[in-house]
Amino acid sequence: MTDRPPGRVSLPKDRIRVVLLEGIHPSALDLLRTEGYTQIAAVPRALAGADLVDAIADAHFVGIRSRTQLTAEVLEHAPRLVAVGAFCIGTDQVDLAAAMRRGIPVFNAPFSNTRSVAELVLAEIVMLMRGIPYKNAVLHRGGWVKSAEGSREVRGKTLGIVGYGHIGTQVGVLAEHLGMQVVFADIETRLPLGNARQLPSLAAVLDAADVVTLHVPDTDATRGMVDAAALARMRPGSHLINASRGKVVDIDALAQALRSGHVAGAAIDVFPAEPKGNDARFASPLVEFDNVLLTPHIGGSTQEAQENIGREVAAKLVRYSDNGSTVTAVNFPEVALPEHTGRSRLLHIHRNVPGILARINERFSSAGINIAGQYLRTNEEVGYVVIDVDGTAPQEALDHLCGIPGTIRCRVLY
Ligand SMILES: NC(=O)C1=CN([C@@H]2O[C@H](COP(=O)(O)OP(=O)(O)OC[C@H]3O[C@@H](n4cnc5c(N)ncnc54)[C@H](O)[C@@H]3O)[C@@H](O)[C@H]2O)C=CC1
Ligand SMILES: O=C(O)C(=O)COP(=O)(O)O
Repeated sequence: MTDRPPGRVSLPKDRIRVVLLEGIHPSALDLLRTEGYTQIAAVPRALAGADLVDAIADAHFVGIRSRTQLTAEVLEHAPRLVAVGAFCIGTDQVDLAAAMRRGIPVFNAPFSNTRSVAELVLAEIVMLMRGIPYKNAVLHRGGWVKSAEGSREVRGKTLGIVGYGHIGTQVGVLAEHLGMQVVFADIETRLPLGNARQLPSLAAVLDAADVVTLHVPDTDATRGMVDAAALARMRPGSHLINASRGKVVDIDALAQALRSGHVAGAAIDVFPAEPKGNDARFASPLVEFDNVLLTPHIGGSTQEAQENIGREVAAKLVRYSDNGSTVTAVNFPEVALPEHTGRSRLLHIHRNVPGILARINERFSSAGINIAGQYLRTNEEVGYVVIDVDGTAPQEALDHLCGIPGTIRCRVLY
């Protein structure tokens, strides 16, 4: 792999520096060590500002979870960075376009914690419908509220799911097992599982649901999606669950809707601003409400999910480092590659301008190098071409390749 862009030197694995932040599961370290990577720094918390910049300044691979903000500016300070692993689903914390333009693919774990989130949400539906957060709080203070008032079975009630993707679908299937009717809204037409029904809009779901649960990514369209108007549209006495991203819900508007009693209860796992670690303080307008179940962004935090994510994302980083494959990268042309035993593999990331491939081929041809395999994928801005040559690639070919105008990065795997 490359030491510096647009370098061309393969580093031995024991010189490749990996920095894992936010308490990524040890399964990631185990896999990296088994694969021969020895320079691994593991930090148990999220870092920001100068601490983050210092921590990743010399890193070739960085692993993060949902809190570390890899902005364009932060990426600029990590000149050796080859790839980023987001050991979670959401990648809104990374400036994906800036990473792409710097030739840095970003990998995530799109499935491994989805069941954990769905199970938590299922439990919260029952807890909210029974008024348990309030009753629990009262008993902790020495009170006693043995009453059926405001307590409902979930059977026969309507669950509204906003964002019917990997998590939303699982929540829907589990809720049907409890006898709930499931309706959902999604910007795409989705195959309804079981007896679920897709409704034409968010408003239609809010009109229909006794419990609304949010499972959308953080995007321009979803930020602030559940605002005062949306909350007013919810049925009186209904409940809201958010285990997606904090900015999807206007927290002040939610506090107001809870105060007025229009919304009977809520379970909130994600917040517009979250503490960086377990030693930092949590503050929210929601702390005053006994009928709100607050959890510290742990929807995906189970042993099963974290162990699987650790292995899954570490394996993607290793595959990119050792083989060049960008399959499943979230911001990058996806190139699937065979093994390259007995061959040199040249990886070339370039700006997607006309004529680059022709130039590459010209240079190889004039240097008399036979191309044994060539793989190319492009998107609107960047291209990624991988060239296998028999034996060891001559230095001259590498010099030519890395010198082609438009090159963002190039490296060779022997
Ligand atoms: N609390 C936690 O610990 C966790 C939170 N998450 C969050 O949950 C989100 C959802 O995860 P998955 O279900 O795996 O994602 P997914 O990508 O499988 O599903 C998201 C769904 O939302 C839909 N969608 C996007 N924009 C929409 C809009 N404006 N209106 C309606 N629907 C829209 C998409 O079409 C898709 O069907 C993640 O992006 C992540 O932010 C994920 C895992 C753990
Ligand atoms: O997977 C996600 O998107 C999550 O929100 C989970 O984030 P975490 O790894 O728990 O910081």
